[in-house]
Amino acid sequence: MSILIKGGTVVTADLSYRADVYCAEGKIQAIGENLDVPAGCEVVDAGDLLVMPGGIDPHTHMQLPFMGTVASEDFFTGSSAGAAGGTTSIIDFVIPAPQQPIMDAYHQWMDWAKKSATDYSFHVAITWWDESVYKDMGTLVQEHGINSFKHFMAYKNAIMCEDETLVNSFSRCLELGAMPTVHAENGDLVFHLQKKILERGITGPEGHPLSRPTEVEGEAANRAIRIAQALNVPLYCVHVSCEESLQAITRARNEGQRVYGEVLAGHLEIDESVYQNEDWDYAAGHVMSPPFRSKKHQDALWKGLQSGNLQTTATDHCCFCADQKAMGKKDFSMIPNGTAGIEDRMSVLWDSGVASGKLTPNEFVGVTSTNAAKIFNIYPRKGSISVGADADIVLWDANGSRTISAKTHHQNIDFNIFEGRTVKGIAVHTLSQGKLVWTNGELRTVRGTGKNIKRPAYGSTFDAMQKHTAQNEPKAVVRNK
Ligand SMILES: NC(=O)NCCC(=O)O
Ligand SMILES: [Zn+2]
Ligand SMILES: [Zn+2]
Repeated sequence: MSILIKGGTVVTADLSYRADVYCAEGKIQAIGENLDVPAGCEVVDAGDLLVMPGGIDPHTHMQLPFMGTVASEDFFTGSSAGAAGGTTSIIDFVIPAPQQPIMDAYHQWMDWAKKSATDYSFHVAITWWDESVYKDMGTLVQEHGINSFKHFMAYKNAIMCEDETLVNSFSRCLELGAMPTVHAENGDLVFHLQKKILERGITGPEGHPLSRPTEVEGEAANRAIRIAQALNVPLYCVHVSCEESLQAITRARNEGQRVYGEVLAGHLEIDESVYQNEDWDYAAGHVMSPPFRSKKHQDALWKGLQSGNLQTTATDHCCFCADQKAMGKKDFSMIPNGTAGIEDRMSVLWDSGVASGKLTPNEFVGVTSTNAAKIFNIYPRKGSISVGADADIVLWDANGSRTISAKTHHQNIDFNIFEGRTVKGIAVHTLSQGKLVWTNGELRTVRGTGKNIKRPAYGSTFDAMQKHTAQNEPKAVVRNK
């Protein structure tokens, strides 16, 4: 099975140029003009289209058991919806219940992910601590290709990490050459504010953002960053939603610390007014953590992406339908937290980012695939158009448009936070492992064809940090008496 992508403009994070791309055996085999291809090779006309690396969504939660229910999107439906929007890889999360052996949780998630139609990988959450967790982190890195661990600083009495666990786990990450990541919100503060707001008689979804103001996020982001600094380990902050945490990241980066930030398409594009809507289902449909913020924060996030202080974009795709959201009808703190977006991230970011001139097409590739591939050490296998790379490619029509709606989307959820928005920039064809999985509006994904992507430890960040540490090793003072 081979495919020639003919006549397009290749767009990578560095360059744009006219070339044909020949794919066979799941890989890019040749790039250039007048390529020699075997007879019978399928030809896809890419005239007027951009040929870009398929999107990598580094933050999804397919079929996550969470807050008393299970996310409605599974690995097959979710990866298929991603393909329809030009995303060809996800990094999802293994989230062990407190005291659950980490390896049991890992095998459970791996089994669920077998049905994925496109490639996938996992961050593993550290939700509790003992010697077995220390050991299992080693097994995951050395035997299973896991190179990142997630720490929830929120969700008290469930999966929240205390500072002691952060310190233990970040130190272990350093030993293993793995990237620690954080969901930065002060869970004790959220818990306290939820109680206060409920006591005031505010029980609807408008209580959700009131219980999670930006200080809650800024404090936690700064704390995690300073812990990482003291331990000399890099840090990746997921779903940065406000100026305070962006400032903490920016400050640290200006001081030479290796801190990375991810922003969600939803946080860039949706504002907090959604929680004031009189329709309960509509307001609850937007309940996710951290919540959507004001325009001031949205503007700051766009600038963070433009300046490079935020490097990646994601969705935190975590689907709950109206009947699931209704679990919190009497108490906003019981509304399952999560919103969808895997199908729309690329189009929304093109429309708001590239079509408006905030990002160049090359920067768009950086923030939708290449930077995530580099940070999580799967570059250039993923996130690049280069010979030898996986043939995960999107053929993009910069001028095509579509109107987003839950009635027509492929995501397994009855709600869309971008409902009614017409976006410019659409995926016309998506290739996963060199096969067309989305073509001219037809979804051709096949259950179970996605592969688990093993991610080696010790990305280049660690190399640089180790050299720096070795040169600045503290020494005991030699005294004569
Ligand atoms: N974000 C969210 O509201 N739900 C999924 C879990 C998480 O990432 O915090
Ligand atoms: Zn989170
Ligand atoms: Zn998440």
